[in-house]
Amino acid sequence: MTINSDSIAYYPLFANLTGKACAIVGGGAVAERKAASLLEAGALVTVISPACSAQMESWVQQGKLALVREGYRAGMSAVAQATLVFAATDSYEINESIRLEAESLGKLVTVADHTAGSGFIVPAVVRRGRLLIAVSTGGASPAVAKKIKQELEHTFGSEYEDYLDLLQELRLLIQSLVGNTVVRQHVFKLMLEWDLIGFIRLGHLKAAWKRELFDRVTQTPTLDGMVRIGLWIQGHLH
Ligand SMILES: C[C@@]1(CC(=O)O)C2=NC(=C\c3[nH]c(c(CCC(=O)O)c3CC(=O)O)Cc3[nH]c(c(CC(=O)O)c3CCC(=O)O)/C=C3\N/C(=C\2)[C@@H](CCC(=O)O)[C@]3(C)CC(=O)O)/[C@H]1CCC(=O)O
Ligand SMILES: NC(=O)c1ccc[n+]([C@@H]2O[C@H](COP(=O)([O-])OP(=O)(O)OC[C@H]3O[C@@H](n4cnc5c(N)ncnc54)[C@H](O)[C@@H]3O)[C@@H](O)[C@H]2O)c1
Repeated sequence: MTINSDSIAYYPLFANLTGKACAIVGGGAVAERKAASLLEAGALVTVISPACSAQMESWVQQGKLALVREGYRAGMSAVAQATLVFAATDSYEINESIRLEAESLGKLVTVADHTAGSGFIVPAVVRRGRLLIAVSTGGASPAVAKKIKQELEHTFGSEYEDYLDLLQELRLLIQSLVGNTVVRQHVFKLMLEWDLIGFIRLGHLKAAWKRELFDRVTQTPTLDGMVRIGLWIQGHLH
């Protein structure tokens, strides 16, 4: 059956691949890009390919990547054990055989040269600590996905890493202080009005200041308190 890629309503999700086996068939530029992002996500990556890029060879030397230096054939254990399978050879026919085998084993498989037949596709991403922004064009133009990613990299700079760490701590503190869910949601909303980003950008986020912020929140975890803390932060910016 020919799948029309226009009709695919992709479901976005963030997969936890820590310690999970993933198999990439092929050792070229596409395989290398997929291996890099999988390693960053903590996956256990096995590449199946008679030859692979210099970068992948060096990951193999460093023990970061397992390599099966063979051409793909049905029944390979790396495929059978994989959570995700990447068919990234330069042969449409071989990629299709990989897809069919992986699907018959119930795996999610992506095919480098067959977007509509893929069980998932990989987005362009911006990582800033806990902030993860993923961009997809549904395969219409990966170059545009990359361009949008680069624009987002400017908007969401490295300060978002500290910002989200701080917000997570504040959120946990407020969850422990404010029992009423409705009030808590309002408090979170008001917290977002604080110009913590500006504060972090100026390099003001020091341990002593952070302690004072947490003390102030602990003393007045109320709607009025949040507004006052916002003004106090503003005062530090000028
Ligand atoms: C985002 C990124 C993630 C990653 O790979 O890690 C990614 N491709 C990237 C770059 C890129 N890929 C290509 C170019 C050359 C310019 C161009 O063709 O536009 C560039 C740009 C460059 O290299 O500068 C060529 C290309 N890509 C696909 C095909 C096959 C086809 O179209 O059939 C062809 C050959 C077309 C041909 O030869 O005709 C297919 C896919 N590529 C996807 C992802 C998925 C959809 C993403 C989306 O939803 O938009 C999808 C469907 C499947 C998948 O691979 O998951 C990564 C950017 C990483 C970064 O952020 O830097
Ligand atoms: N999805 C994407 O982002 C994207 C981007 C560019 C190109 N592509 C498509 O993906 C394909 C791969 O692109 P590339 O630039 O990595 O190609 P490449 O030529 O650099 O690499 C192909 C790799 O496949 C390996 N290979 C060939 N036959 C094999 C077999 N039987 N078993 C295992 N490995 C085998 C080769 O050893 C080589 O390492 C291209 O044909 C292109 O159509 C996809």
